[in-house]
Amino acid sequence: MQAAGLAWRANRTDTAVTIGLNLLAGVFTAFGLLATTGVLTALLSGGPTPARVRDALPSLVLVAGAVALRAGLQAVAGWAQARLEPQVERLVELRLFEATTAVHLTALDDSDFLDDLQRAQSRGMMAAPRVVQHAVDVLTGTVGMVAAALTLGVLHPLLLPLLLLTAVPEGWASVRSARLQYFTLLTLVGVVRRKWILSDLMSERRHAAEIRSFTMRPFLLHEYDRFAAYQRAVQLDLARRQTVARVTGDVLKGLATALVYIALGLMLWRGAVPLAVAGTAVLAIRTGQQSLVNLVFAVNQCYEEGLYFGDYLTFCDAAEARIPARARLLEAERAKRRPLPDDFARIQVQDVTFTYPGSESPSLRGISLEVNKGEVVALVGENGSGKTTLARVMAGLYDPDAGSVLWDDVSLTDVPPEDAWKRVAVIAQEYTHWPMTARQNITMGRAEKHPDTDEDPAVLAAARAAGADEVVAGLARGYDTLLDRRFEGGAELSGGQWQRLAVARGFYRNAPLLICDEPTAALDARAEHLLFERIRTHADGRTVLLITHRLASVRFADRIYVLEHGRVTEQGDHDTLIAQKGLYAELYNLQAAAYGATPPNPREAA
Ligand SMILES: Nc1ncnc2c1ncn2[C@@H]1O[C@H](COP(=O)(O)OP(=O)(O)OP(=O)(O)O)[C@@H](O)[C@H]1O
Repeated sequence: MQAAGLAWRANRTDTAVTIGLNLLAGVFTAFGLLATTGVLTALLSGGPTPARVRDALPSLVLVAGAVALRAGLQAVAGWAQARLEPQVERLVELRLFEATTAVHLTALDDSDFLDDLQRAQSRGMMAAPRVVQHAVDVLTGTVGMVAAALTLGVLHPLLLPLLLLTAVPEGWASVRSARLQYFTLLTLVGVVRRKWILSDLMSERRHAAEIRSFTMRPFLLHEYDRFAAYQRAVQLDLARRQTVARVTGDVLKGLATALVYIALGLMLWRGAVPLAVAGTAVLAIRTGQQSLVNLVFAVNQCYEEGLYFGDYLTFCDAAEARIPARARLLEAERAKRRPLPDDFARIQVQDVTFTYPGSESPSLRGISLEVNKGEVVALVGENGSGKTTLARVMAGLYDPDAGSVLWDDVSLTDVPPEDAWKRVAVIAQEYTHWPMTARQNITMGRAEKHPDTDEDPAVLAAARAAGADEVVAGLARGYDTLLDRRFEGGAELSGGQWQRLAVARGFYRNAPLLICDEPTAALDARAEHLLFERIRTHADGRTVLLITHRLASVRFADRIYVLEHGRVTEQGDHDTLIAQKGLYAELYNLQAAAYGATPPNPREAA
């Protein structure tokens, strides 16, 4: 049913043609078989051979016509079916990626979700066009079977159950084999995912240097082989059990077929059926059995692919349920809610708590802070203290478990997430090296709003502000250079050059809140100085949330929040915090000491 619905949504005409013509072809199969009785009756009657052949001719013409028509109908149906498959494929791929790109970010931190995603993507998605194809094959097989069965029923009522008897063993064997295969794959999902990750590590260019310099080859190969050996053992066991099922099915089918022919022989011997009818019955049985073989195969395939397709459907349902409901608000519902202000006077984080899925302890514990329009606010703290997590909550990427983030008086969890994302630019600590042109790496899918030319002033301004203009000047095709060596003509950038592009990306997005999460880790001293100067001057009037370990650069911030184990432990401007002689003062003085100025460590002094 799901397959039919999918095919219908993919293309109604092709679906209707496929189903309609297959049914019609079945009618002609039955018609052809019945006409065969006429041919045989004429040929087996008394009289001279030429006369018998002449008598058989009208029925023969009917048989030939039925066969030709059936072949024509099936050819057109096959064409419609072949057209359906790519259309179905497109639908299922779109549905999956629409869900994976919209699910809550926390879903992608959930290992069960990732396992299900892998099953749906690697096997389930592929199964969809196959399910449609096999569903049509089931229909074709059923129609052929019904045609043969009806013919047999018309010829003699006893012949019909005999035909069906031959179906049982093969059907059983096929279904058992498919179930064994499916459940084995199910147990192997985790192993296969680990193998994928390892194969990616061993074959991707970006890991190649590290594998060599850390001499990781034997370790990775050993790990890979460990998983591969387990997978092989499980699959060999599967092959053995499938063979047993298949052989048992074949033996039983052979016995059933022999039984059918013995029964037919007996009926002929006892005169229960005339010779011509027995001849047609043999033909109908063979046609029926052929249809049956096709049908059983198709049902089996349909069942097997259906199990994988079921995984795909279950995953899509689960993924869609993890898209925040507010992301799907209708226009009318949206209009009833208070919108997020385009700009804000104040962002307030109120008592926010957040725990990553599967984590034992919260990463944020009752955090409160505020950011006023036009301020530069800094988050500092040691590794793992929760700075990035807090920035993500403030950017609307994660929803707090408790507490809220308010833009003026509107909570981020009351508006569609895209409304928040559009108003925030993030220069992230970890960013993607997009395999696109330099311009696209700066504009990120927004290019259509700007003329896609070198003269786009916004691109040039953002690049200049980030020092990315110097990077682009060194590229063979300027902004049109593809930044991926895997493609012909692609260029490779250094870590710092990539970071300059990432910074330009943040500046290009004209958002009122700019979040800079360790924006200078890979930058050289001059580029770093330039960037902090820009941030200090509020990056063209934006409000800036700055996360950095370079404490010399946060001195100018309007307010500094110090995080420890997911809590704000100190807050104030630089001078206040230095005077407090807490963690900030300790970290600041440590860095200052490293640069030659050596004020005493306030904690030690204390
Ligand atoms: N995706 C995740 N899933 C589970 N736990 C996570 C995830 N990301 C971060 N954490 C945990 O949350 C805590 C805070 O991490 P976060 O990245 O916010 O720290 P940070 O202050 O930005 O650190 P750094 O200075 O190293 O960038 C850490 O204990 C970390 O292990």
